Amino acid sequence: MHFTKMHGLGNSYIYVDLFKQTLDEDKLASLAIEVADKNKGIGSDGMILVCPSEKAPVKMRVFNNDGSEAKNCGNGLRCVAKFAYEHGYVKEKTFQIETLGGLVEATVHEENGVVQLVTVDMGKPVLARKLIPMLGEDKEQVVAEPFLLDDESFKVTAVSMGNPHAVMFVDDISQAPVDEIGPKMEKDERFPEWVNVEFVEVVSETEIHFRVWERGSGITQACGTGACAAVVASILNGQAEKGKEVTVHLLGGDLQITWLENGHVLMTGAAEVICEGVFGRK
Ligand SMILES: N[C@H](CCC[C@H](N)C(=O)O)C(=O)O
Repeated sequence: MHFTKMHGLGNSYIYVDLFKQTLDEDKLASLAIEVADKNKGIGSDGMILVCPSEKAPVKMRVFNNDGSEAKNCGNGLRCVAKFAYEHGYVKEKTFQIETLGGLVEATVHEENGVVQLVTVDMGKPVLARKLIPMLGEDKEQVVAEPFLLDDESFKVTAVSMGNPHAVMFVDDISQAPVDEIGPKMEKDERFPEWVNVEFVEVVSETEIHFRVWERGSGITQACGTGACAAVVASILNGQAEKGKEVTVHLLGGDLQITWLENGHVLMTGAAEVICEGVFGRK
C-alpha cells in the first residue's frame, strides 16, 4: 500500500490515496491501528483516506489510532486539501471537501506550486446537547455546565464540529489535567459517542493556549476541530468575540481561527508532507 505521511502542527496521519488504489472496507479499522503503531507500523495519530466523491472533488475519511472512524478532522482537512491540489485532483484553489460530517470549503495558499497554508471554512458549530451528543436535561446549549467526575466538579462547554468536544477552562495550561481527566471524560457514559477533551487557558480575547486528549487517539500535538471548538467555547463563555480572529497556541504550533458573524468557523494553518512510501510485506 502506497502512503504519504503528513501532519498539521504535529498531528500526523498516514494518508492513502484511493484515487489510485483500493482498500478492503472490512479491514480499514485494523489497518489504521497497524499503520499508526510507532513500533510495528509507520507511526501516526491515525489514518486518513483521500477518496473520490460524488458530492465534491474529494472526500476525507478519518480513522483514529484505535481504529475508530471520526466524522471530521481539522488538521486532516488542511492536509487533504494540500494533497488534492498538489496531486491535480482539483484545479481551483478553493474547493469543497466531503466529510462524514458534511461538506466543508478549503482554500489553499501556494508558492511555486507548493501549498504552505490552508484555510478551511468548517461550517457552523452544533451546540444543541442532543446533537453533540451529550446526555442530560434537554436544553439548547451546554455552556460551563457542572460535570462531576471522581468527586471533582468541572465546568464543561460542549461543541460539535461534526465531532464532539468537551471544553474546560484552566488558569495555567501547563497544569491542565490532560492525562488524568482526558481518558476518563473521553469515554464517560454521558457522551454516548465518547468525546474529545480540551483544556483552554485564555490569554486575551484574541489569544488562547490549548491542550487536548483526543477521542480514539489520546494526547496529540494538535486538534483542528478541537481548536475550533475551543474558540467557540471561549466566545460562548464571554472570553472572546465573534468576528475577531483568535490565535490558538497548540503544542505543535498555532492556528488562526475566527467564528464569523455568519456563524461559520474559519481555520487557517499549515499542512506538511513528512514522507512517502510503501507499507506492508513485500
Ligand atoms: N479524534 C477525533 C478525530 C481527529 C480530530 C483531530 N485530529 C483534528 O485535527 O480535528 C475524533 O474522534 O473526533
